[in-house]
Amino acid sequence: TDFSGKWKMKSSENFEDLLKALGVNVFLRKIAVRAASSPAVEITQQDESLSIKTSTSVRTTHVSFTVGQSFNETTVDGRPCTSCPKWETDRKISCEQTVQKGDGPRTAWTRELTNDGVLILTMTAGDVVCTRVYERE
Ligand SMILES: C=C1C2=C(C[C@@]1(C)C/C=C/C(C)=C/C(=O)O)C(C)(C)CCC2
Repeated sequence: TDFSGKWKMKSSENFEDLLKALGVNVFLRKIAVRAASSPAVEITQQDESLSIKTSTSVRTTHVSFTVGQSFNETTVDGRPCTSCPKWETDRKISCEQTVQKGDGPRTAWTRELTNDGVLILTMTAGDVVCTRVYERE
């Protein structure tokens, strides 16, 4: 499975509920929802290593990791965490996160490449699941 490419978001659900579950205040939630409504995502993948750049007008995140190896990133609301990406299927990466300090709902993300070439990102905080669907540019 090759996630490489430039991706544009086609749909998003529960994104604000996800931020609310993480305790993000309404002011920052409104900024984040607007900024995250039109992200530019660029993924390069070499074998098991992925580099994902997610650009918005307010904040750009860049993560690089190798599936099977834990790495440091931040939760969607910006808290440092350790992430453990694993292949759930040969087309889906699941990643559990452990925040480095403090507590809060368990967070995780998954990225899946469907048979018709659509990228599905889910982000979880406790029992809230945000689902965002991307198509190649
Ligand atoms: C703009 C964002 C902002 C925040 C998070 C982020 C980065 C949300 C974007 C997420 C995306 C675009 C995810 C994806 O689609 O992969 C905060 C809550 C810290 C508040 C400030 C604005």
